[in-house]
Amino acid sequence: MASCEGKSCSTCEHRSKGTKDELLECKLSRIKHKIIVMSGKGGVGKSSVAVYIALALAKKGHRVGLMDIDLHGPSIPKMLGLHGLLRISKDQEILPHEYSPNLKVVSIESMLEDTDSAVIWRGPLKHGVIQQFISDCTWDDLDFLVVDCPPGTGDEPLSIARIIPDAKAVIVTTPQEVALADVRKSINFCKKVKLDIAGLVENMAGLYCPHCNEFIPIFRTGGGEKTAERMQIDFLGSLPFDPAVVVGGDQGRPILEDAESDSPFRKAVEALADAVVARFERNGATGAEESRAVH
Ligand SMILES: Nc1ncnc2c1ncn2[C@@H]1O[C@H](COP(=O)(O)OP(=O)(O)OP(=O)(O)O)[C@@H](O)[C@H]1O
Repeated sequence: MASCEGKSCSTCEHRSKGTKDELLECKLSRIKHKIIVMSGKGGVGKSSVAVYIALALAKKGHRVGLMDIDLHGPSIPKMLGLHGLLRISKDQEILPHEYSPNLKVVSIESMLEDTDSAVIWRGPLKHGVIQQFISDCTWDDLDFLVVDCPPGTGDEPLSIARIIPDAKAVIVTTPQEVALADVRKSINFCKKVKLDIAGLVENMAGLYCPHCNEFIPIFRTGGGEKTAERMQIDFLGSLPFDPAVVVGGDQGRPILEDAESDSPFRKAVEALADAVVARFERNGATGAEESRAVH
C-alpha cells in the first residue's frame, strides 16, 4: 500500500483501497501531538479549557484541530459561535468547520439535523462514530489535535484512548480538596488504559474583583498544584474564574478574540498553552511513567 507521504488521504490509496485501520493510522500519522482533555466530574470547565487551549495554540501559530466527542452534551460549536452542519466532500470526507486559518473544529452536534435531539448510542456504536470522525476528517497536517471528552471515565474516553494510543491526557479540576478524589479516578483510568498524562489544569481558581482587582479565592487556591504534586504528575497551570468567560461562551465569542483584553484569564491561558507546548515537546519521562509511581 502506498503511503500518503504528505499527500491528502483523500487522494492516497488508503482511502480507496486501504482498510479502515490503515486509513486511521495514516490520518493519525499526520497529527504531531494529540491531547485528550478529561475530568473526573462534570461542570469543572473541561470544554472551556479545551477551547481556550486550542485557541491559544492556534494564535501562537500552531495548526490545531479541535474535536468534540462529548456525544451527549456537545458544547464546543456554541462556545465558538459555529453554526450549520459539517460538509461532506465528494470523496466522502468530513470537512471540519474552519474557525480560523489555524483552527479546525468538528463536533457530533454539527452532524445532527436537530441539535436538541438526545443521542442514545451504545458503546460500540459510539466507538465507531469516534473512529470515523478521526479517519474521515480532512484534518491535513496538524501540530495539535485537542479532543474534548465527556466527564467521567465512560465509553468516549475509553474509545479515544484506544483509537489514539499515543495521545496524552490533560486532566481538568477545580481547586477544592474534594476534587482530589475525582482527579485520582481520572489518573487510575489513564493507568488502566495506558494513556499517558500530560498534566493537570486547575480551573476557576479564584476571581479578580472587576471593581478593585482584589483576588478572591472562591474555591480556595493552590489545590490543583498540591494535588498534582501528590499524584506525581505535571501541573500545567491555573485559570482564574472570569465572568466574561461565561458571557463569551454563551455568545459564541471566546474572550481571546477581544484584542484589547489584557485580563488575568487571558494571560493565564497563554501561559497554559506555553506549558502544554513545553510538555509535549519535552523528552524524557512520560505522564504514564510518572503516574505509575502513584500509589
Ligand atoms: N475559568 C472560568 N471562568 C468563568 N466561567 C467558566 C470558566 N470555565 C468554565 N466556565 C463556565 O462554566 C460553565 C461550564 O463550563 P464547561 O461547559 O466548559 O464545563 P464542562 O466541565 O465541560 O461541563 P460538562 O460536564 O457539561 O462537560 C460554562 O458556563 C463556562 O462558560
